[in-house]
Amino acid sequence: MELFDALKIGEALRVLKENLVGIKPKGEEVMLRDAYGRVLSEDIYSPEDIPPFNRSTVDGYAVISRDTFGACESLPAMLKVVGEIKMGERPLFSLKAGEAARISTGGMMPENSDAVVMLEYTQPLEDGTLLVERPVAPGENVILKGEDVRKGGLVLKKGHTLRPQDLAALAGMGFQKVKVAVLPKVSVISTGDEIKPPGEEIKEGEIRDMNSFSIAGLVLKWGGIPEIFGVVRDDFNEIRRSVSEALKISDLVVISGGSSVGTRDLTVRVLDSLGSPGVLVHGIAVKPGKPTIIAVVDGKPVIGLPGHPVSAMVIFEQVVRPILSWFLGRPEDYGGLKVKAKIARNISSAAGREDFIRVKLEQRDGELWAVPVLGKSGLISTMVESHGLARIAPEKLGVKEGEYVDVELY
Ligand SMILES: Nc1nc2c(c(=O)[nH]1)N[C@H]1C(S)=C(S)[C@@H](COP(=O)(O)OP(=O)(O)OC[C@H]3O[C@@H](n4cnc5c(N)ncnc54)[C@H](O)[C@@H]3O)O[C@H]1N2
Ligand code: MOO
Repeated sequence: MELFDALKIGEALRVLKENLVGIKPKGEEVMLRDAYGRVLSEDIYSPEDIPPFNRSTVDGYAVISRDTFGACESLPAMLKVVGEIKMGERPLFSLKAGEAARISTGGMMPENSDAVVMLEYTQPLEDGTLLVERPVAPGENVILKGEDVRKGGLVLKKGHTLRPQDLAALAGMGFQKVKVAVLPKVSVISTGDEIKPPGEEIKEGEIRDMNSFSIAGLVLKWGGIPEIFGVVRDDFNEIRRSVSEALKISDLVVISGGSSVGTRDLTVRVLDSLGSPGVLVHGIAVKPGKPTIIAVVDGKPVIGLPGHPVSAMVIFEQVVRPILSWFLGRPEDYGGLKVKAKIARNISSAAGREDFIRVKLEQRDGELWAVPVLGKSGLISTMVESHGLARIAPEKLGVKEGEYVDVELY
């Protein structure tokens, strides 16, 4: 397999999919309080109307709107107060023409009433008469039964990632539990003789393991459970042992470093030795991140990320995140918020290659600009300083200053 026959990202993912016997999201029930960020594995239809009754949105008097038409401060409408509505209870009376009832915000509207006059525009007299100094239109200051959510209506779709407002809607509909996709387990392995875990002394020529932490963070961010294996030396047998161990306990293995064509780059040989089909793709047409490995071992995906810390993160988002989406049953292109911004300088790119440029967003004269944060893919500081990645499509030879680019925010 030649590193130079690089496939596009989409093609590489298709090859992987063809070699996996259908990743099917598995479902489990979780309590609503634990469901934030989880992906629904069922459509949610509302079993009831929300609210289940017409309710007031203000403190005031429930009225029949027609009775207030033409009312003003100098000529108020005169109504008769016939009662007070208790919170959390159905009113035991209905309104007749010329009548009003005291109501609080959230109270249930009495039958026949269709609007609420705010307290500020009323004057109750000692004898039970209410002076109304402003008219109200039908429906004013009222939320109608089912206005928020209709009984039987589709509220949330299978594959949707639950946000706080979705949890609130589920609670409002009376759900205590919800069916979501089981979180895939992802083993994270770093390789390299020169790599040491943080906390250990380093001598000349050594650097600290960064990728285990960026990758584990990305796994959590995009809906998996990371299992950090730590650093493995550049030794065929040691890498092989770690990958075999990782395959036993996880759905997906992500290994960084040793993906290129150097003599020390053992990952490809290890993956091919573990069983068929082994390595399917070695090299994709993307910068940074060309020396990516995509393999299937024991029916599970194993992804070899390039060692450079920026490349590892970029390839995670482009290759591993869609795989997590397959496991979770959410759209394959699920990702960060995308905005359009003008690129702040010319950037060249090779035809046939997809480029991702780290950018900082800046507001200039009311327009959004993407300022490239330049630097080699070994510099983690460029990721720390930037807000997102601007994409240059494979068919382009670059972008000119002032041209619009799509930026996906971290
Ligand atoms: N002759 C060629 N050399 C290289 C090519 C090439 O096409 N031909 N590609 C370059 C590109 S692009 C990249 S990216 C790297 C990818 O190399 P590997 O995946 O084999 O990774 P390593 O050589 O193991 O490491 C690269 C670099 O990253 C550092 N590293 C590795 N792991 C970690 C970690 N866990 N935390 C922090 N830093 C890490 C490592 O020390 C190296 O500096 O290959 C180029 N070479
Ligand atoms: O493509 Mo390498 O991944 O540039 O740094």
